[in-house]
Formats: sequence, structure tokens, C-alpha cells
Amino acid sequence: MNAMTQLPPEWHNWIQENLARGCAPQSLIDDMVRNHFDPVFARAAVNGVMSGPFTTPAQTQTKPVSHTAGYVYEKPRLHAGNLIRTFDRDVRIVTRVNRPMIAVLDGVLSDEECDEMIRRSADKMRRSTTVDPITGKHEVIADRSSEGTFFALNADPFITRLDRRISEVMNWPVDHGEGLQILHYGVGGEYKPHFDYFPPEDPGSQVQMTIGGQRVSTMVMYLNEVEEGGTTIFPEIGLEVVPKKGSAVYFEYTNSHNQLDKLTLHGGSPVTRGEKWIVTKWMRQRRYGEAVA
Ligand SMILES: O=C(O)CCC(=O)C(=O)O
Ligand SMILES: [Fe+2]
Repeated sequence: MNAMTQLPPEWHNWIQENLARGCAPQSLIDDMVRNHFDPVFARAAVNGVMSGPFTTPAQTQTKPVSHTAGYVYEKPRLHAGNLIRTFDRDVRIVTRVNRPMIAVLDGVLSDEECDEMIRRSADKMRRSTTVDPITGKHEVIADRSSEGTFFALNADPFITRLDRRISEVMNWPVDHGEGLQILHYGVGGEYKPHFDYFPPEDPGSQVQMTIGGQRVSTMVMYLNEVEEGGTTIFPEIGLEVVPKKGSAVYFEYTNSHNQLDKLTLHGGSPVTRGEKWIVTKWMRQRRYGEAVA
């Protein structure tokens, strides 16, 4: 039998989900090889997902990245004005940075929605097992530390409502969005500075971008108050956003010429007291799930 050298979308999700749960990368590569993937390809695919922001904080590494010089700032996708009216909620813009394009938004989620999101995620992490997408067999991986989970687009009416509101706030089509990704940090938990876009020189980036193209924008929503630490940091410009339940930080980094804005380097600083729950939305250039040749 020929080894597989194309990454089907279900395997892309499978790698993403299991890395987010803290599975050892080598165990995922071994599983893929057992399922007839070419070993070199399997390693590139897992590395590619790892170099994206799907990894748990402990696995994240910064690496030198080269970028297009002279990023051209176009008209922001985010609405002008101080208030964004979505179909079911008004969201207030409290701070804007123009270069890079960053905004802090108030009231993206209600307190009840934040609580519900945490409840559902904690439940999901408890129940999580690894599912082999070919055999459908569920397996519990012993070395997993449940750090994150995600909700497929339009998973149920609650998620659908949030996906719709978030797409209106980000002013980008709902079907260009990846599923909502939840991350939980305890004391000491951090997310080292990284880019949310796929650096073109990383071998795994090509694999990532076969589905929906490059990422264009991010919104990180805070689900709880963090006692101390846990700010979202933008080291290139010295900005720190303090988590506030229901608020969010939004930023854009890919323009219509496919240039990438390296000033959007960002991370989550260590939580020094309490805990931190966030939900992140990443938007793609095209419909997510739409493969390109
Ligand atoms: O934890 C944070 O504040 C940043 C999270 C982040 O960078 C991401 O989810 O891509
Ligand atoms: Fe990020």
C-alpha cells in the first residue's frame, strides 16, 4: 500500500485536538504512521500544527521568523466607530492601536456566557479521549494534561450564536473561522510570544494553509478575572492587555497582498495568582475546510 502524503481535514483536526490536550507529538506521529502516513510527512504535519498556536503553553517555542518587509496597513476589517452592533449584543471598542491593528473590546460575551463556556470546556476536557478518525476507536492517552479543547463551528445553538456574534464583531464571514479554541492556564501557565499566522518558511505552514489559506485575524476573549498576571502581551510594541471577564483583544495581521505583520507578535504572560480561561477565534482568508490545490 502507498503511504499517504496528503493530510485529510479530519486528520488535521485530530492533530490539533490532541496537541491541545497535551499528547506527546511523537505518539501522534507514531499513530499516523500506523495509519499508513509517510513518516516524513507525518512528522512535518505534526510539526506544522505545533508551530501554529494550537499547542499547549508548555509546548510552545519561539523561533526566528523572516517576514515581508514594509507591511502595508490597509483599511482595518474591524468597524470604525466606538460601538459595534451585532445581531444580539452591542460591543464597545475601548482602545485602538493602529500599527499594528489591535483593539480592546468590552462586553463581547455576557458573564453567563463566560461561565457556560468554562463549564462546557471543563466537562469536555474531563471526557476527552483520543479518537482514531479511521477506526473510530477511542483511546485514553496516559500522558495527556488537559489544557485545551475546541468547539466545531456551529456545534450547537449556544456555540452557533457565539460564532455568529464573533464573526460580526470581526467583520469576517462565519465560515472563514476555525472552531472556538479554549485554553486554561493555572499558576505558572503562559503562552510564549508567537505569531498566529503560519510563518511561510515553516515546512508545516503549507500543510496548515491547504485548508482555508492563511489566518488573517484573531480575537482572544477572556472568560474570567485573573487575580494576578496572565496579561496578553505584544512585546514589539510594549502593550499589555489585562484580562477582564467578557472582554477581548482583537488583532489583524494579513493584508490583501498576503503580507504578514510581524508587529503582532504576542503571548500570554505567566499567571501568578488564580487561573485564566480564554476562548480564541482565528479567521482564515477563505472558507475553513476549503482545500486549495
Ligand atoms: O493567552 C493569551 O492571552 C494569548 C492567547 C493566544 O495568543 C492565542 O490563543 O492565540
Ligand atoms: Fe496567539
